[in-house]
Amino acid sequence: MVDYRVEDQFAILEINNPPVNALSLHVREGLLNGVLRASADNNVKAIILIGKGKTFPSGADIKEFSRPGKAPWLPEVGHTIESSNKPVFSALHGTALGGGLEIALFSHYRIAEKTAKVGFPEVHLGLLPGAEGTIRLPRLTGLVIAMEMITSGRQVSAKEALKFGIVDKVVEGNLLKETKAFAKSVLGQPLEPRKLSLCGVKDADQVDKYYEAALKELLKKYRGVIAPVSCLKSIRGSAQLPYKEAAELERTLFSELMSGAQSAALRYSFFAERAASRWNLPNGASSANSKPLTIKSAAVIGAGTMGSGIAICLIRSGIPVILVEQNEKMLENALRNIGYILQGSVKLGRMTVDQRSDCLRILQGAASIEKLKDVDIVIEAVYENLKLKQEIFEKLDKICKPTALLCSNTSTLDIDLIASVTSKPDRVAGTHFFAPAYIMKLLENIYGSKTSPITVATIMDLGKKIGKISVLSKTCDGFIANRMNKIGTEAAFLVEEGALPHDIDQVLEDFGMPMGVFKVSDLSGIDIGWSIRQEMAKKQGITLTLETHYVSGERYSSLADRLYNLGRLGLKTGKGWYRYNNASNSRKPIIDPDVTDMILNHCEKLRIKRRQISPQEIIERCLYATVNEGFKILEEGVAEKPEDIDIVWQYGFSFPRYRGGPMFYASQVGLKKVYERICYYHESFPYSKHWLPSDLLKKLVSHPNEVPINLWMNYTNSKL
Ligand SMILES: CCCCCCCC/C=C\C=C\CC(=O)SCCNC(=O)CCNC(=O)[C@H](O)C(C)(C)COP(=O)(O)OP(=O)(O)OC[C@H]1O[C@@H](n2cnc3c(N)ncnc32)[C@H](O)[C@@H]1OP(=O)(O)O
Repeated sequence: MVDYRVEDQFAILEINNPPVNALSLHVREGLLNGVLRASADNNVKAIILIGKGKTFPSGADIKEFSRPGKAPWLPEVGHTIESSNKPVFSALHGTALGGGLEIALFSHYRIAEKTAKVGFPEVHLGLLPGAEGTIRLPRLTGLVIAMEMITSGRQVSAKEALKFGIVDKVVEGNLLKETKAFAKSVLGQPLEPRKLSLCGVKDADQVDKYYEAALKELLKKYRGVIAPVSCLKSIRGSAQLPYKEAAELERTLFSELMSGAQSAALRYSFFAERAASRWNLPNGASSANSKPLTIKSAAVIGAGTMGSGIAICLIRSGIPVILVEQNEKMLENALRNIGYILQGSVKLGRMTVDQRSDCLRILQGAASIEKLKDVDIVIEAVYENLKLKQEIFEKLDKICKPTALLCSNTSTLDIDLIASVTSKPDRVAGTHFFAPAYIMKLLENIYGSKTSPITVATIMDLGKKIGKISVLSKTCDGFIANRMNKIGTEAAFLVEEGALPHDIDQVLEDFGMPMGVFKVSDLSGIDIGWSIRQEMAKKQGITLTLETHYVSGERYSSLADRLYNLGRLGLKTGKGWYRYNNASNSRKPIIDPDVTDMILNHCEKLRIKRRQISPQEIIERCLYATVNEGFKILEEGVAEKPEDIDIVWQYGFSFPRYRGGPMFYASQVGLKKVYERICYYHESFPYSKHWLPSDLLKKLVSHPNEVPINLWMNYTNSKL
């Protein structure tokens, strides 16, 4: 794992632990033994630490964090490096991150290849740099930069690292050769000034001021998240305490974080995100054995908000797009609007003026689908109506080349029904983007019973190419995301039973959701849900009234319909579940006593006896109903693994990453407890079929060994 050789009186310790040269036990042993061996070798003048393959170590081995670790620990390896009698040079390329950067900071000199990046991403894993990174970085950069880098986890370029004093030289060309050349230029110089444990923090006298300012920012930006504050405390320690005591404080804070629930969830999320990109179909095809097609051109049908957003995602990645809209005026507006959105990106520094021009150059509008005969993929994004979509796909089937993929941005409709009107159902799939499509990271890809592995491989690959996190779902009503989301339904019932919208929003926000469900509803528009409910009623041949309490034997809440009838459509009308001060253009929701009156009236009319509802019940009702549906989704093979579900929730519904996702959250609460509460709610609310307990969950609780491993967490020891 660490190859040792001597060349030109340099001991070269080449770290070889693909793919990212993580500092696993054998690497730590190899480094420790290598440095001791080189230090004792009279033929060696200096030691060079370098990574084989694409990178210097990108951190500690995160997989080791879930099992009892073994010495030598990284700080021990580090101190052996620093106390060597020979100068140690770290030669950085790729991504020198976390423990990797710490190893470099124990070295006496650091040389970086021009494209290298360095950083401390531990905060994203709910940790802090635990091998004295929080004590050493401020000694090089000063407190402000160290606080910013460590609490944000930001990776900085070699050039920036040089400016900050993190590296001593940036080189081009052969890194080892350049490192040797640099080493020769400093050989013989005293090592003591190069040992960071012997240096002070330059701006230590300012620490209280910097700490308070940074803390204020962090508490605003990362509400409820523990690690950034611990990072800050440890950096403060680096300035206030003697080195050894600061290192002890860091160790204590690191251990607290490591044993906590947030880090467990964040480490799980790291692997879950990568696992979601791997897929297996029931027919044996998988991401490992299926090759994607190359997409060189695309068309998007429908130039509304979704269609325009999807077009932006594609052109930003250099894929030429024909945007189709029957209505010329709408098309014109959409093209202009896309220009404005990209202008906004330029203003925010996310793209250059030239990049914006390049994007617009590869975007063209068309008023008919006749022009799509040569494109590699078509993404239809018209409104949610099966008949309309089928008409479009029937036409596309005749016009497009036989190899073209035909995809729908439907958020609920059965892909098999859409594919059934084409002669090539193997080429049909769902590509469900989330609004706003050019911002939201999730792409929910859907396969039907006839979708081919090549089609699946291509849409999954396309998602990656356009910067999305792709998750695969089998077709069903609502797929993973919308089928599983029971929060809105239960929240409305809770309001009928005694809670108020702002109570529920507060509890959900305290849990970590960025916005409560009623605020989200106001933002997206009360009319959206209303049309969906009307459409559903039409399909079932029923009429919804303001007194409707059951639909086909299922409990129904007409509270939102009352808002619709009152013209309270949400933010856009200045009133919805909340009131908004439109005069001042404020988006701040204000609690409205009229809504409370409306709710009380509604309950009186329906003779619902209101009661006190606890925050605990709100969380359980909103989340456990969702989790129960998640298990049904797994049972039916709609989602292949719980990680896929959790990633959908993190990126589609902004579920707090530090809670892992609803399935991981359930595992942390304990599946037995969750199951018992689901059974209790099923007894209490027999007219809500989402409380009917999942068989898979029941089996996991009673006979966990009989459940295939992919149906439960690969990356965590879940509590049963
Ligand atoms: C007595 C007790 C004393 C205890 C003392 C303890 C002292 C502790 C000391 C030190 C602690 C240090 C903390 C750390 O260093 S935490 C790790 C910090 N580093 C990171 O977070 C980096 C994570 N990785 C990445 O950001 C990316 O992987 C990157 C390196 C940028 C490469 O990206 P890319 O090229 O896109 O590749 P992938 O992300 O797909 O990764 C490829 C596979 O490698 C796996 N991987 C990546 N990093 C790690 C890692 N650090 N550990 C283990 N595995 C890693 C990744 O999962 C991919 O594999 P797979 O697809 O199978 O999941």
